[in-house]
Amino acid sequence: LCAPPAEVPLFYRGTFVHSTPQTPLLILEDALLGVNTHGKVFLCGVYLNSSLCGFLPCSEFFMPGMVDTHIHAPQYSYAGTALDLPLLQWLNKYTFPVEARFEDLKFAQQIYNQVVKRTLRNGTTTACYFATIHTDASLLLGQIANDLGQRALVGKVCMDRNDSAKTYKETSQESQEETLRFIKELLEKKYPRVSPVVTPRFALYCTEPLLGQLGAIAKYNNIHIQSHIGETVDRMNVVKELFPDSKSYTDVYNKHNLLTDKTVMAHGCYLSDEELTLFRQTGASLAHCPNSNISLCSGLLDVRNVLKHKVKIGLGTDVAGGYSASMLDAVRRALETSKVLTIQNPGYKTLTFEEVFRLATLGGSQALSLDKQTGNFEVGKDFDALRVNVAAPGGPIDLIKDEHPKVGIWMLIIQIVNSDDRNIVEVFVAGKKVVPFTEKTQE
Ligand SMILES: O=c1[nH]c(=O)c2nc[nH]c2[nH]1
Ligand SMILES: [Zn+2]
Repeated sequence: LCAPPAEVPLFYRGTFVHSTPQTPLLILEDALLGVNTHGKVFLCGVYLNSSLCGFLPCSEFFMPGMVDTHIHAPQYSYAGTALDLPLLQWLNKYTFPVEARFEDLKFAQQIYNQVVKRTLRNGTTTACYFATIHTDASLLLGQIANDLGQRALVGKVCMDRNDSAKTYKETSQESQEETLRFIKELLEKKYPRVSPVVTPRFALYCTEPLLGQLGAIAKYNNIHIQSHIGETVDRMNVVKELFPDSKSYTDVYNKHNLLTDKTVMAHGCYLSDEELTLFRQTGASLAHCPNSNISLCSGLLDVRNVLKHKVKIGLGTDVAGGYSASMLDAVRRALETSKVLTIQNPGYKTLTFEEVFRLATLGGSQALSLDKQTGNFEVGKDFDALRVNVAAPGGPIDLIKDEHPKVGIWMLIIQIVNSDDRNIVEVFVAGKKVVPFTEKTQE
């Protein structure tokens, strides 16, 4: 349904901003970027001589598409509800009753179409989705992401232990068999950029035998794993009670082969240094979801400490724990969380805008082990990109002209923190323009 790949290589000229492992924000002014017929970057950063070629600095630039490392697609239907309850009560009151409705494929179709479109419009070129326990609806989410052109990891949720919801749980056998069916059927579709992810909801909602089976399935099929960890103090304590033989929450997952270099765990606010070391050793990563952590009053993740431990980390919206499906919101909340930590401890080294920009792009791709494909404009990667117009008509920003060219470009890029979907004028995934939607995808 998306536009076909270009039949000839395409060249884009303008300002490009992206991150590398060495530099959180590289600005390439008046550069040229070439995209081959397979949608891959084959040239980037060849400077033109501006004075000869008449390059006119303008209000636009290209940045890499953003990577949402943790989002619950069905929960988009009740975003905003997580503001007045703590996590467990919120799950019981809203999450389980609504997720149960996704057995109905018509309802699933409507919500999944909306969430994929909304996130694409907001610049999420890659999303790591939790779906629900329903296999067919989860397959539908994969199909919709593929049809609309989003790169996605999709997980059928597994939970064989949930006493608080009689109608929203599965037996261990169902969970295991349906996970296998989900993986098989999704892989058979051969979608180029949509893959399955093994998804135990989190340790408290899964029995140990199921955790073990899911670890084995992920290992055998060499696929991704996602779950939640260390989200609230309460849950840290319950996990200790339920798994007395495990040294830590992280150890519970590790024991069941659920910590690999293809694992992404949401939150991690309350992990010890020892647990972070285990993350580094296994190659597992964290999804920092600041909107959710603040909305549910769960905690404040010390990202600086995570980075110090060399654990891979990206940003997540965690809709609907987080009320916004926009990764630009996640950027703002990550900055704010870091500033709150500095207010509490003036010696704390606040995250810079540049570092958070990297978390939203390259960091996310590393956290999902997709950094060979996406995350920046390195030659050989797919062209996953946003064309940003800071002064988009009708948008939220009035651009102040500055005579000093260096300050000028800096002022432009930093406006990312003030931007919204009106400023994201085009979105590309693997070289294909996926936003604005075409007549077909508009339906
Ligand atoms: O933020 C969260 N959202 C969820 O849906 C969930 N399920 C388990 N733990 C969770 N945390
Ligand atoms: Zn979550």
